[in-house]
This record gives sequence, C-alpha cells and structure tokens, in this order.
Amino acid sequence: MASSANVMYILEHREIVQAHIQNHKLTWPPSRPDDSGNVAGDAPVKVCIRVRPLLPRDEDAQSFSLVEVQDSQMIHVTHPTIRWAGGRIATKTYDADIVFSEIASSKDVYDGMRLTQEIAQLMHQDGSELSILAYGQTGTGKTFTTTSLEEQIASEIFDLTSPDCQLSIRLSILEIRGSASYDLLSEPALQPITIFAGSGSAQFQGLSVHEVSDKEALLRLIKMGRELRLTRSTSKNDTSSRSHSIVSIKISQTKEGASEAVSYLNVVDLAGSERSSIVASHDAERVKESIDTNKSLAALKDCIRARLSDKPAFVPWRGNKLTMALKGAFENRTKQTREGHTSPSSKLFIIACVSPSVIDIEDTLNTLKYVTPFQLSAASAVDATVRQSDLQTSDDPRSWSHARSKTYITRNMPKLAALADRLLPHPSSTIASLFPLNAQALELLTNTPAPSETVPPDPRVLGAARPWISSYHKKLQDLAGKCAALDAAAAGGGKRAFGVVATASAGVRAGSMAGANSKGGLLAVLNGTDPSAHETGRVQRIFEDGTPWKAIERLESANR
Ligand SMILES: Nc1ncnc2c1ncn2[C@@H]1O[C@H](COP(=O)(O)OP(=O)(O)OP(=O)(O)O)[C@@H](O)[C@H]1O
Repeated sequence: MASSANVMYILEHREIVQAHIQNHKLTWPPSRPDDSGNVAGDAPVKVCIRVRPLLPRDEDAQSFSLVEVQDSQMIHVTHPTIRWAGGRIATKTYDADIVFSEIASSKDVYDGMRLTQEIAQLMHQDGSELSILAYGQTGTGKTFTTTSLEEQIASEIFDLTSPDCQLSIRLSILEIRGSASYDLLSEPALQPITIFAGSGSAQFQGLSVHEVSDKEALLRLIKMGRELRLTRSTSKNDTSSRSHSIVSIKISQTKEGASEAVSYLNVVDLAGSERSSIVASHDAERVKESIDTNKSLAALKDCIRARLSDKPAFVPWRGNKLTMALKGAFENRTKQTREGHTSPSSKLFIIACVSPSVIDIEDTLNTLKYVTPFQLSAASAVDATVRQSDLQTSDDPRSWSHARSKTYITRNMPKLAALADRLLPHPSSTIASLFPLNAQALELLTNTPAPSETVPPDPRVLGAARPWISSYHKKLQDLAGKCAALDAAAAGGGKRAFGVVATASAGVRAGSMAGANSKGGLLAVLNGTDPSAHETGRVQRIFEDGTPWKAIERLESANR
C-alpha cells in the first residue's frame, strides 16, 4: 500500500478531488463504438486492464476511487502532481485493447478476451502458443483473475476439440520464487527445478508433467497447485504471493490420417511488483526475493518489447528464469491458418490488474506505465483513424486525442502544419501538452465555470519536490537562453515566423509546461533545428497578457 505525502494530501482534499473527477467527466472525448471485438485481431500482444473494486480495507482507510472506466477501451486515472502553484490534481487517460471495470465478472473477462475463440484457434495450429499474464501490484486481483480464467479454460478445453480428433492434454505448474524454482505438482511436493537455456530452447530439469483425460482431473490438479502456493505464502506470514506461478498446458490434437498439431497455453500469475521504497522495509530474505522479482519483470518487459518489433529482433529470453519459461511467448514467426491467411505463432495477453484506491495510486500509475507501451495496436488505431467528431472544435481542447490535436494543427494552423509530426511525435502528445490549457482558458473556451483544480500548496509535498523544482528552473533558464538566441538569429535574417518555444531538445517534459507558462509566459515548442520557426519575444508578450488559449487564437489570426 502506498502511503506518501501525495496520498495524504489527496485524502485530505477529498471533496476537491471528487469535484475534479466529476468536472473531468464533462471533458471526456466521445466514446468509441464498442470495439472489444478487435481484441480477437492478430496483434501479437494485447493489453487488457482490469480494475478491482474498492475492498473493505480501502473503505477502512477512508480511501476512495480515482479510476473511471469510460468504455471498453478507455480509462481515466486522477492523481496528484506537483506544479509551480503547489499541489495540483491531474487526470491521465489510457487506451487499452480492452478495459474491464470493477463490476466486470470473471465471465465478462473471459468472454471479453474472446478466449473460447482464441483457444479453439490455438488448438488447430501446430507450434502455436498463447500466454496470458496477470501483472500488477500486490493485492490487485492477479490471483483472483488467473484462478477464474484457469477454471473456465479447464471447463471448456475438452469441448473445443473436433469430434474426429484425438486430444491429449498435459499439465505442469511451475513456481519461480526469487532465484529458485519449484514444481507445484511434484510428489513429494515442491521439488526444486533447474531451468537452463539449451540451444534454442529452455530446459526444465525435474519438472513433472501430468497427462489428464477430463476436465475434473484438470481442475483438481490446477486447484492443488494453487493451494500449495497459497499455503506457502500464508506459512511465511505473507499477505501477498511472492512468486510467479506458471500453469502450462500442452495440447496435442491428432486427426485420423493427418499429422499431430501441438500447441501450448500458459496462464501466468506474476508476483506482485513492488516499489523500491516498499522493498526497503522488508527483511533481508524478502528484499532479495523482491529484487529478483523486479529483475524478472524488467527482463519480461525487454522480451515483450522485442516481440513487438516489426523486424526479427534479438529476444533476450536467456537472461532470466521467467523469460526462459515463457520463451515460446516471444517467438516471432507466422503461421498459415486453415483459412489461408497468416497469423502469429505466439500471442500474449497481458492483463494489468489495478486498484482504483487513492492509497494505491502510485502503483496503479506504475502498472499502467509498464503495460501501455505494449499496446501498439490501439495507438496506431487511434492515430490512423481521425473520427468525424475530431474535427469539431467546440469542446474542451484539454481532452483532445493525439489524432485530433494533429488534425487541428494541420487544418487550422497553416504555419505549423508542416511541423505537426515533430510537435506531436508520440501518441501521448496532444495539444494540451503543447499549449497548457488552464482552468480560465477552459472557461473562456466553453463558457462553463472553471473547475477548481488548484489546491493550496502543501509544505510536505513542496518539500519533497524541491530538488525537482530547482532542476526544472535550470532547464527553463537554458530554454529561455536558447530561445533568445534563436530569436536574435531569425531577426538578423529578417525572417520572423509564427513560432513557439519548445521543450523537446531542452529535455523538459511537455506536461511540465504549465509551469513554464505561469512563470514567465514562456510557452511552447522549440523547433531546435529551424531558426525561422519561432518568435519568442512576441509569443512571450502575448502570453503575458492573456490566457494560453486566447493567445493561441490571437497568434493564429495574426499569422493568417
Ligand atoms: N474483481 C474483483 N472482484 C472482487 N474482489 C476482488 C477482485 N479482484 C480482487 N479481489 C479481491 O482482492 C483481494 C486481492 O486479490 P488477489 O489475491 O487476487 O490479488 P493479487 O494481485 O494476486 O495479490 P498478490 O500479488 O499479493 O498475490 C482478494 O481478497 C480478492 O478476492
């Protein structure tokens, strides 16, 4: 459980925060049509987010929810930030292939991921592998989720084979705890396993494999492995699972007169990720385990990234036991389907389990930061499709998507159109990050009262932020110097153009520009290589005497 000055601050300002959340809802972009069918597409990695409900322990701590699920692919997370003006509340929006809210049942999750179809397809493709990984902070529902998925898989896998096929199911369950690995189905229990990298594949010395002939036997063994893992955690006085558990099912299907199709299905309950500040409070054994766990999660991230590469990429699976055990999940080969089109030989679902509670907010943001870069499909989908509603300009620009911001710049800011790609290089960059839009700007634009977002500075928060603020000061000074030099160069050449001052080359994060704006009227985007694309002094003057958004409008009309 995270407990920091930021969290205390949010808890103490509950009414303001909840009012912010309600106001933020008014600025949500239009929901997309229910696109959950896309989750069955052929992207090799799919990102799902599951929000667990608030638990009695959250209520006991007077905590409340900071997470709003807008639709099946969008989630908004409100969190505290530090700004020049003191403590501030902000909301981040994340896209995912599929988002499950706190009221989604286990069946909703199974159906939403279209696992029946995925498994049926898997069984027919020789050499293919499907892996489902639950990732997240401790206590967010990873075991809750994987348990129900395993049970649903066990209940239907025997029914998914064609009547003219002979089916063989073999099961093994491996536990990786720190640097050690154990067999959760061995007799006697918990035999240590040696995992090592052979030539081109991982070897599991000592891991028992169990052939099962019906769903009851499969369910019984899965339950046995889970209970053993749980008992071990409880006997060590843990409230959380400190290990990765990997349930592996090898499926062989033989059709009379045809060759055998062998495929693999893994359900992985990853150990809870822990922040280093929390790890430090454990005993030595636990610290070592947590370090190993965090290393394995970092190695997993590297392998998934490599899997996402368009070109054949080196996958560093040998680096860690977890990635060795999941080697097949990172294979980048394609298979010909029976219908004649190609499909990836391995698919991976990562389910980010998150808590909506204020006290877990830092971990929730960390979890989303870990998984969302894997979600290439949605980012490109948002980029590629500019919806009709994106062309309207009447609602809150702070909520505009990357695509909409880019369209707006291209269509309405002729002098900046050619720079649109450079100004907004990343799916997370939007017009709001370029031009910080504060509450008054919103009020002017939408004619609605400004939500009160800024709360008084809290000395505890500001104290913690002091080193960050000084380094930010320094960066702004460098930036201002650079802008002045560019301005002088452009004036000397007699060439003055519409321009704004930027952050990318100075390394200041675009999101921090709200501070730049309130500090000196120094705003915007530096096109570091093109001295004609700026007019710093003029921009500065305009910004000093108006809100950012009004200033942008004036700049636009001045430059038409
Ligand atoms: N979607 C949900 N609906 C209802 N209760 C849930 C849900 N998700 C989690 N819980 C409850 O939250 C608690 C923690 O869940 P769980 O043990 O699955 O977390 P975990 O992420 O596996 O934690 P750890 O990493 O510590 O093992 C449990 O009491 C569980 O019943």
